[in-house]
Amino acid sequence: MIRYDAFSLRLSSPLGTAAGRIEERRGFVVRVESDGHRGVGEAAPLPGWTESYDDCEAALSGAAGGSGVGNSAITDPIDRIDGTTPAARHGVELAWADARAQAAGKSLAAWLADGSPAESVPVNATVGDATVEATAEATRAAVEAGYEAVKLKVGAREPDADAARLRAARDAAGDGVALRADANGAWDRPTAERLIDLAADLGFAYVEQPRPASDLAGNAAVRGRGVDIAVDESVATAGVDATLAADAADVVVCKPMALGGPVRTCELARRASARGVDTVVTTTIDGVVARTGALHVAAALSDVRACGLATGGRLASDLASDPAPVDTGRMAVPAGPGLAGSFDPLR
Ligand SMILES: O=C(O)CCC(=O)c1ccccc1C(=O)O
Ligand SMILES: [Mg+2]
Repeated sequence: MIRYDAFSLRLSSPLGTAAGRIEERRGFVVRVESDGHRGVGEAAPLPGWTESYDDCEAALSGAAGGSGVGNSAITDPIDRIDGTTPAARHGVELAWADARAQAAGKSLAAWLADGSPAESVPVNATVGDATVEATAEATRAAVEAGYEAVKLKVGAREPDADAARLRAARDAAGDGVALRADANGAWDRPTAERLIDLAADLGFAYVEQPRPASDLAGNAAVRGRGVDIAVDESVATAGVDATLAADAADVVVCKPMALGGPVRTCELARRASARGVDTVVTTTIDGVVARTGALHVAAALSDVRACGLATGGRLASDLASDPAPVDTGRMAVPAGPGLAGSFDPLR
C-alpha cells in the first residue's frame, strides 16, 4: 500500500542563493505499509535540483498504482520510479526503509550502516546571501549558538562584495570555526580563482560548487589552491561516478532528495569514501520527515564532515514535531526503530 498527500510549507527565513531565493517547499508525505509496519517518507521536489512538482506527482501516482511494497528487497514500486524523478523515488524509498528498519528492530541509521552508526552528527549553520553586516551578524549568532561550522551562500552579488563577506565572516567567527562558501556554480574561472584564493588565505574549510554543475573539468581545475573544493550540483546532475572519475572534488555533497533516497545515497557516499573523498549530507530545505531521514543517512556513513541539516529553523511551520532539534551545533539521532519520530499526526 502506498499513499501520498500533498503539503506546502512556507519559509519564515527564505534562503538567498546564487540560483535564486527559496521561499516555499511543496511536496508529498508518502506512507507505505510493509509487513504490518507503517513507514513514512517525503517527496519534496525542488526544481533545478529534482523533477518538477507535477512530474513528482505523476511518478508517485505510477508507483501507488502497483501491487505494494515488498518486504526484504526494493521491489516493484520503487523500481517503477526511474532516475528522472529522484524526489518521488526518495519519498517511496524513505518510507519503505523506515518500515523495513522497524521490522528489523533497528534505527534507520543502524539499518543503513555497515557498522555502528554515529549517535549524533555535527551540522553547519547556513547563512544565506546577505549584506556584509548581516553576514557577520548571522555568523556571530551561529558561533554563539555553538556551531563549529558555518556555510555562507555566495555568488549572488559582485565578487568584491562576496570577498568582503568572506573576510567579515572570518572576523566574526574567530579562528576555530570551519567556514564554507557555496557559490552554487555561479562563478566564471577568474572569479572562482580569486575567491578561492581568498578563502584559502582566510583558512576556509572548503568552497562548494565554484564552477557550474556540468563543468566537471572546471571544478577539477580549481582544486589544489590551498582550500578544498566540494561539489553538490555536479553530484546531483552528472552523478557521483562521473564526479569521481573527473577528480572534480575533495568533498561530495549528497542530498538524499536529489539522489533518489537514503539507500541510494549511502551507496554513492561509500563509493566516494572508497576513493578518499569525504561526504557532507544536506537537505534541500526539507520537511521534518526528509530532514530526519537525511540525519540517519549522515549517521550511517563514515567520513562525513559537518552536515547541512540545520535547515528546519527556516520553516514557518513543519509537517510534525521535530525529533532531532539542533543543540550546540549537533543533531542527536533518534534511537527508536526506523526514523524514530512519532511524527504525530502523520503516522
Ligand atoms: O547545506 C546547507 O547548509 C543547507 C542546504 C543548502 O544549502 C541547499 C538547500 C537547498 C538547495 C541547495 C542547497 C545547496 O547546498 O546548494
Ligand atoms: Mg550547495
